[in-house]
Amino acid sequence: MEAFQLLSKGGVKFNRKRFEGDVKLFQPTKNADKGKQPEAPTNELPPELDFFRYAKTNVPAKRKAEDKTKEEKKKEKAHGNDDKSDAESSRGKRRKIEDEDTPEVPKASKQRVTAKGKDVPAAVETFHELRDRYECPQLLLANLEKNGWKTPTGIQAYGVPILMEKRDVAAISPTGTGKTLAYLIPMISLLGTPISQSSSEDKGKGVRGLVLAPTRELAGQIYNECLKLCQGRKWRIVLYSKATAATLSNKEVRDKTDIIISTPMRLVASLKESKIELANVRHLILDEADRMLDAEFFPQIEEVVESCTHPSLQKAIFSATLPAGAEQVAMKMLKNPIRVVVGLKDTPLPLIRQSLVYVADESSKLPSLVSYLTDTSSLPTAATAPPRWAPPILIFTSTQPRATSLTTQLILHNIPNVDVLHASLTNKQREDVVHRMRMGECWVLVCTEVVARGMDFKGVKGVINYDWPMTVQSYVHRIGRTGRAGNEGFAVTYWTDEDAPYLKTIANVLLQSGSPVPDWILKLPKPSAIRKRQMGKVKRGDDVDPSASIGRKDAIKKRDMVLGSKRRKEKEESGKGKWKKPSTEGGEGGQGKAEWSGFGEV
Ligand SMILES: Nc1ncnc2c1ncn2[C@@H]1O[C@H](COP(=O)(O)OP(=O)(O)OP(=O)(O)O)[C@@H](O)[C@H]1O
Repeated sequence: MEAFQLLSKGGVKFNRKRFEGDVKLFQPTKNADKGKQPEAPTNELPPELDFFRYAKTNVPAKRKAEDKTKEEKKKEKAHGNDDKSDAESSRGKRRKIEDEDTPEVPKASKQRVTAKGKDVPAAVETFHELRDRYECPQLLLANLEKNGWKTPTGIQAYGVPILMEKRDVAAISPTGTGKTLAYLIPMISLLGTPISQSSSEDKGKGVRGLVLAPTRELAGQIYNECLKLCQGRKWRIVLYSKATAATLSNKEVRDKTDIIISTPMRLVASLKESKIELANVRHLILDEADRMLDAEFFPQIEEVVESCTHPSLQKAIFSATLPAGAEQVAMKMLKNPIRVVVGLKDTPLPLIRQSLVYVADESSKLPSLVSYLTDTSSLPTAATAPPRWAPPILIFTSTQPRATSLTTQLILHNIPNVDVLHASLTNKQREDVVHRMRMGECWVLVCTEVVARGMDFKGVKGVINYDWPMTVQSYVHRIGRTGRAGNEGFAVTYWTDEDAPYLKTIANVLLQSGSPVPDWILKLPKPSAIRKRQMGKVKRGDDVDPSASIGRKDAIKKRDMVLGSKRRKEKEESGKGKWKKPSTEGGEGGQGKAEWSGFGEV
């Protein structure tokens, strides 16, 4: 009960002084909304969608950001890219922008967006411009409005026109800035009419739009967004799974399918069995592109791309992070692409208050976490310390056993509504957890990297990195589960002595996105490239509480011996005379492993 009262207090502690200007922006709606759940944005989105307003009020972050932009510009020049058609100049050339300060519309020029490539189309400032410029279906625009998506975010303002003009695109925009709609709106718009309601020959037969995402959960989420946009027409949109793949093995059914949303693995399995053709695909989207182009997924992506043989195939890649290597691969895959970057590459939004917390060693992590989650003191904390937590939060661990073990420990410590999500759970279990999270029934979700990318659980107040992330990209995506769609959030990262060599790497991310970092960390030397590759590879036990495993081995041994002797006795009593291999006494395998009774008959 006490824990319930503690947690139901809610509310992230927010540094009002630091964000004074922004607090004022929120004040009119704040009182009216007191005590209510955060709602979907109503209409005026500028304060929420001007993602870089914090950068403007936070001087060090701004300075850093500007320096970085200059650096990026220099780098691009050095690479011989003298194409001057960035978004700003192209807007000037192709369209006149009104200068009045219209508060209901985020001025694209206020956002740090760069778009490089030949003939970059002008950005839009409202979704309605899409109707005037590209004859975007009225129903689609109505569905945007109905779902509370009233003003395009930066990536939507720039990305949608590019895709509407049938150009390939590489889009990099921070987590939670609406990349999903940025590719779904043009895809649905360009597909025009559902194939089942169309008589025109040029639509061909079979799936025309394909979205690939790295996890089942993310594919499911994209599918739901797609359904929202497609309301009111008979679109056939398929979330590719074992069951739907079986249905689509019927050619008649798949000929009438408009859009497929899938993980690469599932789709390639069907391609190999010739249970799907992709020759009619005209729009191919890779979400979480850097993950899709990594060593694990790349062979499958290649196979999918090779199967998409339609002459007017449009390809687009989206991600919040795109390291140089992945970008090179991506650019080779795209035809005459436009590269759009919102904000700074590989940098979280300043909306996320990040802190690094020293916990000395593995065995100190659990007590630190439990005391954080049960802390009731109202003492003010230092600027670099984590704020008071409020549910829901996500806690990332490095492995599945550690996620399970941490969940058990948190339950044992009476933390309420704890759930776990990792890839070894059954599909049903995974779906149930996602559902509980969406319904607000789960307050603390312990998870692995499977949740790190793309998942949009509304209102996540914060993220705790219980285990140090493997890469900067992983860090950016993990903490990006909070601070989405203009909301604030916090991110706490625990570090031990073993993580210390990589501290500077993550501290730089904090600095770049405006979170305070103690001076001494900034003075640390940069880890070498070889060292950096070792990041996150620290060996950690399966149990987050090593004391929990003391005596476990002995207990297992004793249990196995008892079970073995019980079984032997039962067999002797039944006296059937079956031959059996003597039990390997006390072996870890335990029940069933030592018994060969099935062969006794032979
Ligand atoms: N134009 C808009 N106005 C208001 N909210 C929006 C708008 N576009 C998207 N959103 C909301 O913003 C949230 C984040 O969107 P989305 O999941 O597409 O982000 P993302 O950039 O793909 O993030 P990630 O990099 O983590 O995958 C969603 O809840 C979505 O409904």
